[in-house]
Amino acid sequence: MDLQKWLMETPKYTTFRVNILKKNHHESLQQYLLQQADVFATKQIPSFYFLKPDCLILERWSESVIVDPTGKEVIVDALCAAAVLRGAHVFAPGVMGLPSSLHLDEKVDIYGDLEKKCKRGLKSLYDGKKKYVGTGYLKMLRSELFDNGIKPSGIAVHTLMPVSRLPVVNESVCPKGELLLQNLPSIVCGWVVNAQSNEYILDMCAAPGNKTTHLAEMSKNQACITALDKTLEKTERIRETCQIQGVTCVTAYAFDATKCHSEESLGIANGPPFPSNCFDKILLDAPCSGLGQRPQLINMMSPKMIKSYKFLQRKLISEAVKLLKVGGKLVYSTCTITEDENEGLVSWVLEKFPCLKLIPAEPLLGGPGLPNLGLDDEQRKMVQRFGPHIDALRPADEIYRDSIGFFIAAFTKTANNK
Ligand SMILES: C[S@@+](CC[C@H](N)C(=O)[O-])C[C@H]1O[C@@H](n2cnc3c(N)ncnc32)[C@H](O)[C@@H]1O
Repeated sequence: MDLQKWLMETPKYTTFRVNILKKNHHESLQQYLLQQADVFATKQIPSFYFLKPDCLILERWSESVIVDPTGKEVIVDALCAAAVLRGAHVFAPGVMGLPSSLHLDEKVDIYGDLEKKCKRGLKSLYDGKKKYVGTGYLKMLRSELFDNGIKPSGIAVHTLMPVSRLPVVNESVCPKGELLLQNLPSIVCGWVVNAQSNEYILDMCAAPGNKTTHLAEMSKNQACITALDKTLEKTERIRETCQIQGVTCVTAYAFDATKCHSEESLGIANGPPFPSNCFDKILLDAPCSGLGQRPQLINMMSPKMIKSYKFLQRKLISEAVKLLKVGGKLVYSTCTITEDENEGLVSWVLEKFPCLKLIPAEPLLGGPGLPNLGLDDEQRKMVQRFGPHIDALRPADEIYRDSIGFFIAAFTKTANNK
């Protein structure tokens, strides 16, 4: 399948990570879907099932459920439109324009601005390139969205049905902290780290803490996890996620992870920087160009910007190599599709650090790495690339091919690198 076309399409599933530290009330999800089914006058709710105890898959409404467009248009920005396609409501900052004739609770059509040309506050019909993404009920009027000095927040359009037919659902259908919306490859990334109790684990780029909390939950809240991100605001997000999920084994610090190693360090308990060879496992979920996100209705990133990430990733992984114990495991991941940031980065690491050995990033659920990028077939089989392609080397199941573009590699350290 054509990669660009795939990136523009919406995945067919919604995935939740299930918090195994809490009792799960997934019957609340069923109740919610039954209520929605009443609204759509159908008896059939979308199927949902557990792929693993910590991973719940929710499918789409059947094609017999039809919500007709109304002809009344609300324009939202492209990011907001993509979120609607994945089953979100429209939040006020994403609204670009709507006519003044609309009234509260009126049924409206949601359109995404595909050119980033719509001026905030537009009243007339938008004549730029736009895409119909769903139908919903208007919950805010122009005055609440665009009046001078207003910083709008909250739900502006209550989405009824996106054109993708994914259920409009979020974590709030179950008691707090039981479910977390998370893309399937991100959940697989946690499985690859496979956190165990009493392990010392570093999550180098952790905010908002979605993978950090997964690791904590896998370890039954008994690993010793250090989470870093670069600003205080971001580390606050990690703490909030931990608090919501009931996770207590994580300590978060605002710190530049490109500088988190120092021989003068007094040890993990004193916070960053850390000494050599001190972590059993390290997750580097790297800052990246993010080009694997789906659906991508528009992308304004310049080629220069895209090319810049590999340098930051190299700095971060070089730091990780020093901090990893001999025999420890380093997991590297990105949510992008570029060669430089994925197979290219692995190939660079293997050349630069003879003390690192590529190991299978098990469980191997995505496809293999791409050919002709410095990895031989054995090495390609050890990494995971999530995308639409079917590679005979290791064909991935449909559910793993229909999520976002993602990459995972795992290494172990065979000798001290000093
Ligand atoms: C892909 S996101 C991490 C997502 C996170 N692992 C999760 O699953 O919730 C990458 C993160 O790297 C952080 N970051 C970028 N440069 C950094 C640096 N030099 N040190 C620490 N964190 C950094 C960004 O702030 C961002 O939060």
